[in-house]
Amino acid sequence: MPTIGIADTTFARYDMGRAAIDEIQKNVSVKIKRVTVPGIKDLPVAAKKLIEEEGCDIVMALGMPGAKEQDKICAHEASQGIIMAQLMTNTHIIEVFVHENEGKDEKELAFLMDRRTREHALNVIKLLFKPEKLIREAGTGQRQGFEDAGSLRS
Ligand SMILES: Cc1nc2c(=O)[nH]c(=O)nc-2n(C[C@H](O)[C@H](O)[C@H](O)CO)c1C
Repeated sequence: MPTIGIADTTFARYDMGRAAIDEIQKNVSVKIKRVTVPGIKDLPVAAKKLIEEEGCDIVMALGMPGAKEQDKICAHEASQGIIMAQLMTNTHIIEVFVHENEGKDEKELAFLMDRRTREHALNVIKLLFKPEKLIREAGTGQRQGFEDAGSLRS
């Protein structure tokens, strides 16, 4: 049975880990290993450990960059670390970041954090079990959270 790793943060203002696990368990039978770290810059090593020490086949790295300039820099650094961890382990780490200022208010932010997490959890399931479904969605302008952008007409 495959193992999905879930790494999330205490900095985030919504329990993204719980949403991811709930969505995964609603759809497939897998083992889940969860770890929670303080902030997004701690996600790369957490994900790498889930892969190398806990045997995870894929990992979701869940976080909420804050709205300040230093948070945006922090998010860029965290993303680079996550990409590096993917290359070092040859394993997908699906980054799910929701910037605190993406929602117009707290209600919309909570909605977005929940939806984006759940939609990426479905992507993780497709990557693991049904990669051909992603091929069928190629070029369809999928977005996680708000409305899909849709395909361009030729
Ligand atoms: C500036 C900053 N911004 C964020 C953020 O927007 N989101 C987040 O999850 N964490 C932030 N952190 C904390 C760092 O990611 C990290 O937890 C600490 O630097 C300790 O390694 C920091 C330090």
